[in-house]
This record gives sequence, C-alpha cells and structure tokens, in this order.
Amino acid sequence: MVIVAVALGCPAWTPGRHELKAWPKSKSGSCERRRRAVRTMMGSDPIRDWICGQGGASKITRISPVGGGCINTALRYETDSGTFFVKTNRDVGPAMFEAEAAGLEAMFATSTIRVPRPLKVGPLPGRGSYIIMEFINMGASRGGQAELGRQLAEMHKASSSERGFGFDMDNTIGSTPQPNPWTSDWVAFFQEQRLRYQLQLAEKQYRDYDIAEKGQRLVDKIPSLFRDVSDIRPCLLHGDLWSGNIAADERGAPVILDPACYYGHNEAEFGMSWCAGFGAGFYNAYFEVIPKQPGFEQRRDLYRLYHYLNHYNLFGSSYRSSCMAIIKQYTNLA
Ligand SMILES: Nc1ncnc2c1ncn2[C@@H]1O[C@H](COP(=O)(O)OP(=O)(O)OP(=O)(O)O)[C@@H](O)[C@H]1O
Repeated sequence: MVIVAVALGCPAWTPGRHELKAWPKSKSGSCERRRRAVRTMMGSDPIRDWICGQGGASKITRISPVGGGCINTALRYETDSGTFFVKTNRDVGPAMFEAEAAGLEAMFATSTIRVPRPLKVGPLPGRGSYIIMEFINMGASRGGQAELGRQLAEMHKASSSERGFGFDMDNTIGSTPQPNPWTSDWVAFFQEQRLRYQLQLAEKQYRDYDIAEKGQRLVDKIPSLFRDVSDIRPCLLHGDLWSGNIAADERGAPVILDPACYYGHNEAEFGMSWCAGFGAGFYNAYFEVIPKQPGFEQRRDLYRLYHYLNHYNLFGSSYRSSCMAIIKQYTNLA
C-alpha cells in the first residue's frame, strides 16, 4: 500500500476526472488514481471540514489510500481524535452514498453483526460525493464462518419492516441501479424489481431479445417455486454479500461492508454465494437461528440468477451462459 503524508493547507477542492469503473474488486487498482485522490485531498474540503468540525478532530495527521474497492476511492484519515474511513466518487452525486449510509445505519441498528457506522455524506464541490464512516481495523483473516452465519441470521431475524419489501430509497448493486419501491408481495417484488429489471436492461443494452424472452418465461413460473412457503417475512438484507464485502475486525468478529440493503426474503441473501465462499459451517449456524424453509434448494439458483444477470449487464457476455443455464434449468427450455 502506498502511504502518502498530507499537507494541511487549504486550497480549493479541484475536481478531476473519475478514475475507474471496474467492478467487482480487483487488485489492479491504479496507483495514479490513488495519487490523484490523495492530491485532491490536500487542502480545505468538505471532508476535512466535517472531520475537523463535528468529527471532533483538530488535526488530520495523515491521509492514506485503502485498497480493495473498485467503484470508489477509499481513504484512511488519521487524526488526533481517531481514524475515519472515507470514500469519494467523482462521477455521481450523494444519492449513492446516502443509500449506502441508510443501509449501514439500518444494519447497525439491529445490533447483531458489526458494520461501520456511517457519519456523514455530502457533495464534493463541483462534482461528486463522499461518505465518512467509522474506521474499523480489519484483522488478517475473514473470521469464523459459523459466527458469520449466526450473526447474519440474527440480523435477518432482528429486522422488521412495516412497509413490506423494498427500502426507503433505491440503491445500486455494483454500479447498476437497484429499484426498491415498497411492495407488499415478495414474489411480485422479486419478479418485477429484480429479475425483470435486469432482463430489460440486458434487452436494452445488448439487444438480447432471446434472454429477455426466455427469462420472462422463468419470471412467470416463479410463483410455483414458493407454493410450499407459508409466510415470507421481510428481513433486512445486506444485498451484496460476497467475499469482497466480508471481513473481520481485529478481534476476529465478522464485519460486513458496502451493502445494497433492502427488505426481502432472507434466502435472497445467498444470491452471491457463488463468490462468497460460504461453507457448511456458515449454513449450519445460519439455519440454527432461522430454519431452512421448504423448497430452499429449488430457489437457490433463482436468487443467484439476479446477480448473474447483473454481472452480465455490468461485464458482458462471459456471464451470459451462466444466466441462460439457470433460465433453462427452471423452464426446461432446450
Ligand atoms: N469502515 C471501514 N474501515 C476500514 N476499512 C474499510 C471500511 N470500509 C471498507 N474498508 C476497506 O476498504 C475497501 C474498499 O471499501 P468498499 O468495498 O466499501 O469500496 P467500494 O469502492 O465501494 O467497493 P466496490 O467497488 O466493491 O463497490 C474494503 O475492501 C475494505 O477492505
């Protein structure tokens, strides 16, 4: 990691071009991006103003880049009153980080699994936005699978929504918009706001009428996959739970980051399990808190399909065959 000490003068914020658009995370983060982000921090800006105002610091002693993310620039601010974690994005306004903060706050409020406490979101002068949150010292490893499974289930169990399925605001999954209008029926929500939304996106951006048409046949069949489930309770979901968003603090306790929260069927949380590395210990611990529902295995790929479609829409054709395989599996199409 490149560590850059920062002078604390007060020149105006200088907006630069957005640095990158890759997702998911790769280790190929550009040094230039980091240098530019840190250079941009050198001086008076809303982040510094908040940290040195409501944040309670009188001096920022060092700003250094944090690796791992791709969509945003991540920075560690060390001060005389503690350390802050900051993400900036030079392309989008505060709505994306407001939704991230609302998700973190909702998860934090369950007092179940550790998430960073969001502190401040705002616009950057000119263009872009930032989020400041609690800095968590991450441990070397990801922590115990069983503890993660148990605490995640506790979060799902502790949460409740009087407005049904959805969230107070739309958010993003990767960089794809994720609509969350409140809906009383889970199956209708998943059909319309998750699968049909992604299928329409694929049709629009790739002119992929084939996947849209075959996918629609699956969408029509979804109610039959839920006939054995008597009651679906809206649970607060992290929404994007893959290995890049799972860590552990220095005591080894699980930490989950960078959510795309909404209230949904708890099983939808496992939609990214194909790149989350959940093992038997994770699932056993989870199901001890929230028992497995009838038909769980039959729905597993349905929930994965949402994220495969999103990867297809974000990264292109290499994910198309995985999407089609799932669609065919449910529709018996050749
Ligand atoms: N509160 C925090 N305290 C310390 N480190 C953090 C914190 N939040 C995130 N990190 C670290 O910073 C990295 C980047 O954060 P994050 O995943 O939120 O960035 P992002 O650019 O929004 O990610 P993505 O590209 O996946 O959307 C994480 O992988 C994690 O290692």
